[in-house]
Amino acid sequence: MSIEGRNVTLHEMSLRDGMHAKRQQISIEEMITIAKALDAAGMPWIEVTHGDGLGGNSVNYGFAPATDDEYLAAVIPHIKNAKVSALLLPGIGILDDLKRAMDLGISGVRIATHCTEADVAEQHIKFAAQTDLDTVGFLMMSHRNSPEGLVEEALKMESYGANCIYCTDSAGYMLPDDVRARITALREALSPETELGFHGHHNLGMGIANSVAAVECGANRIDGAAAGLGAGAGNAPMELLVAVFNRMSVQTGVDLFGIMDVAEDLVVPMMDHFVRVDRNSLTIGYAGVYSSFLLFAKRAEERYGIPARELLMELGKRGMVGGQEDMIEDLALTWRRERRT
Ligand SMILES: C[C@H](O)CC(=O)C(=O)O
Ligand SMILES: [Mn+2]
Repeated sequence: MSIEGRNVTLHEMSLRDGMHAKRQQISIEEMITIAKALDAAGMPWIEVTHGDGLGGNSVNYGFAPATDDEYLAAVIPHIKNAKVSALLLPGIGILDDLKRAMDLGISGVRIATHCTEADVAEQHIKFAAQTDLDTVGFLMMSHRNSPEGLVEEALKMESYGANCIYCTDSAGYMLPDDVRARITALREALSPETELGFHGHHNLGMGIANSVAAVECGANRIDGAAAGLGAGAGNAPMELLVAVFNRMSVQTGVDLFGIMDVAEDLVVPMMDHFVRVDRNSLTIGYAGVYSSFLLFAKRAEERYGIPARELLMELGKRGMVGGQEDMIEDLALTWRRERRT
């Protein structure tokens, strides 16, 4: 299907999902430099927070060198045209975190829940929707729900007031047909005014193809990250998205060479490891595991000698979800004990 002439709003993830790939260690200076360069390249939306959203700074998710308030306060005054969003997972972040982020100048919030648990977002979406914030319902691990099931959850978020619903492929597990089925079902069921978005991870190398499939079926917001800096094998690389959409005559308003340079000159040099499809991130996609489990599994391998790949396969079998990061260490310890005896 031709999507020539469509407008797509791109949303930059390197300063939020990229926090996972950096074990939450992006400095305030790096945030400012990259955000300014993304803004100059014409990026319409930039997300800035801890990888697990507002309030993520914790033993379970890892401490960043600055608080979300400090990141937002440092970055927002430097931004000329882009809008800055924050992610919020109810239970990790609370309404007070959101209120402070609003005072610091965010323009949008994405309220994220597991794909079967939209109910827990009611209070947060209702609150955000009665302000002038762009309010997004972000359904994580969307492959773990059927298209019909996802529609039910999306309808709840829409009824609370979300003006956009995201199908989020947190595990990078989906194939283009999986995306088509879900976005088509959402488009048919939701109000025509409700926008649709897709957030891809590149664990099976499908980040770009899945994003294109989403646009073909009615999504108009797409997430990506410069040089793919994001959890697992990363998000759909933003510079590739812009190049592909340019080739398809889809309007994004982002300067291709500008975003290529952000990726190459600023983001790649900052990487602690090459964010790419390797045996561990590929296993995440194959097993349908939350992408941010990658570095937790690698750390458990280093500490307990249990291959990350085996841990990740087992986490997939057990249907683990975000928030169960501590179970990775638990599983590695159990297996080490069992294997020794
Ligand atoms: C908290 C997660 O990192 C949100 C996200 O980007 C995803 O589920 O994917
Ligand atoms: Mn993600």
